Amino acid sequence: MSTSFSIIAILYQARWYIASALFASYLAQNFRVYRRLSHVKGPWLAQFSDAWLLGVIYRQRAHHEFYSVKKKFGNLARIGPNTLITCDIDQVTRMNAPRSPYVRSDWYLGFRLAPGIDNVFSMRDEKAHAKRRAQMNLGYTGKENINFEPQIDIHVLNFIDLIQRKYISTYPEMKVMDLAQKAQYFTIDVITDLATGAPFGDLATDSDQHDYLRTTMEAQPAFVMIGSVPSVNKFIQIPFIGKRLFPTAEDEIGMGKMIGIAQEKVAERFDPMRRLKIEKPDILQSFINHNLTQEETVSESLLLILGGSDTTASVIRATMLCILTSPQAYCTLQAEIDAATLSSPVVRDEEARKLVYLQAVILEGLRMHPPTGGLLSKVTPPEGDTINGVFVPGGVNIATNTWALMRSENVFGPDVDCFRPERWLNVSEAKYADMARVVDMTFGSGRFKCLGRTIAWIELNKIFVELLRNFDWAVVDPTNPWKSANLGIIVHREFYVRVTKRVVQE
Ligand code: HEM
Repeated sequence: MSTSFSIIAILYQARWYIASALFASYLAQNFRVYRRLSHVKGPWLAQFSDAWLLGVIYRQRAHHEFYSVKKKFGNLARIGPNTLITCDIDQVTRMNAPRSPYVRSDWYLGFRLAPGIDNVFSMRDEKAHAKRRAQMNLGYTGKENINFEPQIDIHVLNFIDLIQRKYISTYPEMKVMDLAQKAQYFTIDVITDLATGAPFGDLATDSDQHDYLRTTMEAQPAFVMIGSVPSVNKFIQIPFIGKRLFPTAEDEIGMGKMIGIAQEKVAERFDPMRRLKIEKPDILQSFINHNLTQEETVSESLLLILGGSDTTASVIRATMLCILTSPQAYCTLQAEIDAATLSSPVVRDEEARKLVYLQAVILEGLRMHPPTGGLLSKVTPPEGDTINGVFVPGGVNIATNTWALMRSENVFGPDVDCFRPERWLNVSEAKYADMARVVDMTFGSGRFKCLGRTIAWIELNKIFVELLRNFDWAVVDPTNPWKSANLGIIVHREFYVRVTKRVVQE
């Protein structure tokens, strides 16, 4: 018998010992991981395995389940062998603060839009991230003489026009409109316009151009699951493998089509002949002027589209649902809009900022329904940290429980689960500022704060005014108003409404 055969025979005879040894080492390893954080309580299965977290993500209701975890286990709880979740305002502020020793976790890797290529949201190296943010901050905030308003106004008007053309119900004729879909048509048109200067035109055509929304929605659940398992995530980032899984510019529809458009629009800017013709400052040009390479500019313009459409659409839908199901808020807001002297056909951002009740409605909408439902986890520094009086060793993922954070009773009062814009009225300046600071954390905070916040606020300031000054609204089935799913961002579909033309009483 040859040597190799005899080794195989020995291994075969010892197979049960080997299997037992491997299993014992697996248990010992898990026990070690379990022990490290055994002093932090959480759901039983989460102490030993990521299966609990994967189950939560799979059910697409993570924000509700994390809120239940907070109610049961307190502000700091364990949701995975190496993952804790917090809704402590000071802890979240501290993790995200400039010069904090916390870094972004592997979770952010899932936001690479092409294998191996980072964007500002997926970057985990803090030096590189800070540099990229600095290169893009002026473009995003409009501080380089970029005026977002006229571009956004065009799409607000397209939205109004679409409703007037196709969706005004007059009894007995009912023309049901899916507000979930139209809100996203609006935000995608705004953001593709800002990102590439070539709006998709979803509102004008009343259709999902390039099947972008359908295909990204279909792909998102798988990406969210993969993003939550760092080892799988790292595997698909290997270019050879990722190339077969990620969309590419050659695709005719969906994200791939978007990549193609972004590449083309960015290439035009890098073409020395065409470069001279860019007269109007815009975000893309600002990125380029701050030395982003062609590949980086494509990557960032895609992130702009991905980060800027679902989020704002989610807030528009949720706030509209809150308004339509709260008669007092609906009437008070419409009365405030009617009584104010506002520009026409689209309210100006600075005018909307002065509408006290509108601001209360938007802040309350963001509070009730923060759109980001993902972990946003940061990693404790190597020396560990003490959180809420509990020592947490280094290298542990600390996720943010945004839904619970927005329901902090010590900040907002005992009725946190209720949409009540009045909580923002007749309070001291200090109280208002305190509540507003926490709601602003829906946009993240510190060195990771959302770069698109200015743009989102302009959209929000305009859209509710124009939807309520031009139309009256009713939810078609208030007992089952929409279907919602947490896909990292909380998305909705089938939000059917009945829209009628407004008859304003003088
Ligand atoms: C209401 C709407 C929005 C909300 C609630 C929101 C929320 C957030 C949150 C929570 C983060 C991550 C913070 C973290 O990593 O800890 C973020 C990052 C980001 N958002 Fe938004 N966002 C919104 C709209 C937008 C829009 C409209 C754009 C683009 C125009 C945008 C672009 C970005 C970018 C580029 C980042 C990455 C910033 C960085 O990593 O430094 N967002 N956003």
